[in-house]
Amino acid sequence: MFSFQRITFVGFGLLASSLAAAIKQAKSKVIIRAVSSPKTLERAKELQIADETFGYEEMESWVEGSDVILLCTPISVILSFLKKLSQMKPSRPILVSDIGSTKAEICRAGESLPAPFRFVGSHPMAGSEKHSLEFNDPSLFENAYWFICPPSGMDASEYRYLSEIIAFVGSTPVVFPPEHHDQTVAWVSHMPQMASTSLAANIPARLLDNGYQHFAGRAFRDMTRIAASSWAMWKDIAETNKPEILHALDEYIAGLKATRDAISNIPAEEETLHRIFLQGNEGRASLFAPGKNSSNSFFQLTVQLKDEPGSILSVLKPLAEAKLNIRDVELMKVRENIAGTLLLAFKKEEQANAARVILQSLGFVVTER
Ligand SMILES: NC(=O)c1ccc[n+]([C@@H]2O[C@H](COP(=O)([O-])OP(=O)(O)OC[C@H]3O[C@@H](n4cnc5c(N)ncnc54)[C@H](O)[C@@H]3O)[C@@H](O)[C@H]2O)c1
Ligand SMILES: O=C(O)C(=O)C[C@]1(C(=O)O)C=C[C@@H](O)C=C1
Repeated sequence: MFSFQRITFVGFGLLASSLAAAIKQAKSKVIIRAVSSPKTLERAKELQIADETFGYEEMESWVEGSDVILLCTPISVILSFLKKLSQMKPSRPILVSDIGSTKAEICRAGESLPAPFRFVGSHPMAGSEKHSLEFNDPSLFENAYWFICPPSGMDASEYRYLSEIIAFVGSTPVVFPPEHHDQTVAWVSHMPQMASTSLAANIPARLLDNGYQHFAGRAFRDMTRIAASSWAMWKDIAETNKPEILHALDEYIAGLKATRDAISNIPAEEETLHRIFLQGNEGRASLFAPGKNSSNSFFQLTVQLKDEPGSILSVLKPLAEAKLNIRDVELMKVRENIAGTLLLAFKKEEQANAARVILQSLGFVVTER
């Protein structure tokens, strides 16, 4: 499964603990070493996702003996650990990598590490607005893309430990130069975060003062999920990818402006708004092209619940008995005296179909979404 023995996670938050939990689940012989604050380390031991624990300051101890060091802190802290590592001389080769969301600055610093360190930058396109090991999820990386940014000329065999981890957690590796990475994710990750944050940050007082934001439907909730993200993480992303994020925001703002202009010219120029909608339909569909970003393409069903105790269980139990793997469950409507609607997501269409047939045979009203 792995050709290395010891991996050291520096920072043990959401992503590091999710990786550790995935490795632990597989009962591999890899020794997981966690470097973090005493409170986090205590919890990691309780959750049985770390074998050895170290304080940040015990650097000599956690560097020595590592086959892989994965830097999993906010970017500014990754940069400061790279600086500290550059002063050290371990007795044997160590692969150093990181999971930071921007790559150019990190790779510049990493590539200057002296031998016997060797550095390769990386970035999994998987995560959440939540943070800390309390939310660890061993399936977080399944079907996600995972960028690898090796120094030019580095042979893939030199970072095979990282490739083994990426394959093991079910991600697809993508090798990109760091600058190309930063330019790309500015559009598909960093700018959308800023757009979501701005949307949630600008709910007008005329709504908030009356509590009208509660009327928001799924659309507003979906668009603002990541507005709950951590400032500690995003501050560093904004600082280390500023020109690219600004460029992407300018392009998005120009698009918003074009939509605004089209609306202001309705009905005379209705066709312009129509064209924007068609482009939007296409842009959205292009995210889910076959084989592309399949992690997002779930097959969803809604099930009307009966208004009685145990009603959620009566939906989930027959599906569990049929060994259908439900990837996401959401209770969509809960109002007094009105039964709720359960949203179920499946990875495969066959599974969603099988679930629909089972539930319909039990008398449930099931709709495909
Ligand atoms: N959350 C995501 O969606 C996501 C996705 C891909 C990559 N990343 C990147 O992964 C990294 C970690 O993200 P996460 O989601 O696991 O965050 P997290 O907040 O869950 O974990 C961060 C860890 O870093 C530690 N840390 C924070 N400040 C520190 C400091 N000053 N000194 C030492 N340790 C410190 C925290 O204690 C914690 O253990 C970031 O670089 C982020 O850019 C995050
Ligand atoms: O919250 C999520 O769903 C994410 O996956 C977060 C997300 C993203 O934009 O996709 C955010 C930043 C990262 O560096 C990688 C992943």
